[in-house]
Amino acid sequence: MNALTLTRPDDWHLHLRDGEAMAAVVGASARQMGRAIIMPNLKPPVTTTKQASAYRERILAALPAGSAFEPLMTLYLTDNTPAEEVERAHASGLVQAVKLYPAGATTNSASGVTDLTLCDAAIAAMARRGVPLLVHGEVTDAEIDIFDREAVFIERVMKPLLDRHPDLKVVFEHITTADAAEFVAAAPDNVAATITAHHLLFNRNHMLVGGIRPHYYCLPILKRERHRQALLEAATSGSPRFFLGTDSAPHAQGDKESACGCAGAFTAPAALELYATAFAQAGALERLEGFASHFGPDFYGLAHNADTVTLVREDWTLPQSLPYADDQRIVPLGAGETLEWKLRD
Ligand SMILES: NC(=O)N[C@@H](CC(=O)O)C(=O)O
Ligand SMILES: [Zn+2]
Ligand SMILES: [Zn+2]
Repeated sequence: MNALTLTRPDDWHLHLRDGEAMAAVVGASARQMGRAIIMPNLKPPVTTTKQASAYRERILAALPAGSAFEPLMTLYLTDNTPAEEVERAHASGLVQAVKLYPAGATTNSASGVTDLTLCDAAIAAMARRGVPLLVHGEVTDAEIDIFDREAVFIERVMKPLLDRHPDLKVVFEHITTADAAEFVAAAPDNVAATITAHHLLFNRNHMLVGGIRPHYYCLPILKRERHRQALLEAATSGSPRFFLGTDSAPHAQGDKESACGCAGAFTAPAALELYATAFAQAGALERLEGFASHFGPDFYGLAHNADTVTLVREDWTLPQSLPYADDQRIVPLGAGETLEWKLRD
């Protein structure tokens, strides 16, 4: 196969940041994706419908001329999110979901939830209105090894949450383990998961063998090869419970290449090409369209995009870096590497 045309995909998990940084990266996603679920972990976090609506306006204003890219907004859940805020968000039509960051789990999660039972009223409102809860699924307890934090989260948080709210729509975001893939596959159909391209392509050796490679450092952290294999199997299985979410998470080059480097992989410039590489590896390119373009909108109850994109088999090399905010540079994941699939402009 030398060309693959598919319904335009959407990105169900994307960090755009704000201000100059957002203006530097939004075009990369808008070029590939029809819509994206925009993560609310700004400083300060997007906790109200009013803030989400203002953030959406800033994104729309930063889009390249003529772009039809549609930002789908989210609220950042805190210990104090009132049920009324969920009602307001739902009624606005602009906010599609609410995001759970366990406090301290990842970038800008300090205002996150310390105890999920404090959020029961807000979550009950979400279940009532069919608003999905998007979950960064890692425990933060100091005694839990970083490689075990997702698996432990399933037992300690995810299962009790679904026991309390069996009808809640839940997206287990950026899953990284066989445990999470098995959990989602066996759960009722109000539970789904996003999978990043980097977790489909790389294991922890890519990050740590032959030198420490900070651009592969993201959360949840890359796992063993057997977990990567399980994720690839889930993504290419044809199950509508697994869909595309890049978790493209821009950080300036200097903040990644540092003694205490930030977590996050910037994959937006080659998102679809990276997914195509993974699906081609698994001999499942014909399953890419469902994963990238159909199963996400189906879960969210939205229409599929009306236009298409075409990937062609053509070698191209990812740039070493790209311009970012404040005259800084940003390094895309796979910088300097040659990819076999290219999105046709
Ligand atoms: N994935 C990451 O490593 N980082 C994300 C936050 C997140 O999605 O956990 C970020 O905002 O930088
Ligand atoms: Zn996360
Ligand atoms: Zn993320």
